Amino acid sequence: MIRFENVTKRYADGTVAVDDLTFEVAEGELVTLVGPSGCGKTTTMKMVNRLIEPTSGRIHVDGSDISGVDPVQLRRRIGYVIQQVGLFPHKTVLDNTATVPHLLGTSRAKARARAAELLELVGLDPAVHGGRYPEQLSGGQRQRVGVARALAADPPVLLMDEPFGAVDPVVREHLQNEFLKLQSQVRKTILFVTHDIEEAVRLGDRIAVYGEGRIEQFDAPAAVLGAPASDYVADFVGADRGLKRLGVTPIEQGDLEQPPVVHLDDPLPRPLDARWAVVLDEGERLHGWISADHARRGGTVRDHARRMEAWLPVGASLKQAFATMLQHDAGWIAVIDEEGRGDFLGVLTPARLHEALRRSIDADAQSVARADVPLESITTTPRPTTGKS
Ligand SMILES: Nc1ncnc2c1ncn2[C@@H]1O[C@H](COP(=O)(O)OP(=O)(O)OP(=O)(O)O)[C@@H](O)[C@H]1O
Repeated sequence: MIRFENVTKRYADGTVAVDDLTFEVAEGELVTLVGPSGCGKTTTMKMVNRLIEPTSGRIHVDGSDISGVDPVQLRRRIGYVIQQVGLFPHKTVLDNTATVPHLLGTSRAKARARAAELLELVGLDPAVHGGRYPEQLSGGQRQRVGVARALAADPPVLLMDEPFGAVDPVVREHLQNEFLKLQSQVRKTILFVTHDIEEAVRLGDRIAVYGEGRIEQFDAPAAVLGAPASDYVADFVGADRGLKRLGVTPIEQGDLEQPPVVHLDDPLPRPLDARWAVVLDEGERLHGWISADHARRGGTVRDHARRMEAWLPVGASLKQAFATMLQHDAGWIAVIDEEGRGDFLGVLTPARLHEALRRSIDADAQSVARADVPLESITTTPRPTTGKS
């Protein structure tokens, strides 16, 4: 969808901001560009909507070489979100969001109706916030309006330059999660600039780690964290990359233990050859758990079972699993098949969580060792997107 071919940008004073860049962003993919200040991320992004012209090389968007496309036409297909959101101060939130579609010829009523839908989509209530002016919003709310406004013209491509940079870490994480949910619905092709490796890892289907003007590694977050391509990348992602990796490694069925299982209507007493058993309802869905002590009493399992709050769908990250264990002070968490009927699949224990992390680090280390190919060929082969949500 977006393709860079040997793109170089040399500014008038001789600064080479971007040096012979080749990479591709697939349709519906979110690629984060991450790196220290001044490494060329913003320059890369601004060349896509022709705010900056490359010195050499070609950029294709949706199959066309953009050097032959009128910049105004081009920008209609490319939404742009920046840190200083740039809302019109004298227009209400609703009118700010409706401006571009209205300019593009949509009737005012239709544009406003669509704007209201988009505000809802980014988590703002149009009835409450729609009539306010930008200065009457919090920083986080203004960023949301910025995202809604960029989506208003329904562009297939979005460029986002540190869009959540100006808000505090808690609001930021919240916005990131909301944004991932939104992206799972709208599936835009997105180039996202950040200097924050945590943000890059959380949001990107793939990450481009920049050194000075060049991409040092271009790969899925788990691969960048698990097998940094160079000392530079290892330094940049940090010594705690094992921890960061928890956030991008999903729970798989093979990671789960199968404890004894009983059903709500089973009669007691019943000896258990473990300290506890998982309790399921008639439909094989998770109800909770029962201790071996309680299972020795009379009645049925229903009389003594405890509800289980610590559970996650399979595919959730190991980090979520860890957080859920801590939050509920639980020695294990139940894992269910949320996509299907909510069937119970097994439990994840701390030991299994550790094994899962090891497995994922080893798998990547091996695949990198086997793949004896130059970096350039890796950077130009898009992987299937990971389908985050
Ligand atoms: N108009 C310009 N003229 C000359 N040099 C420039 C110009 N714009 C950017 N540069 C230089 O090009 C390099 C890359 O800048 P760019 O803004 O793309 O970096 P960045 O990675 O986005 O940085 P940051 O994270 O600080 O925004 C820097 O050395 C910068 O000083």
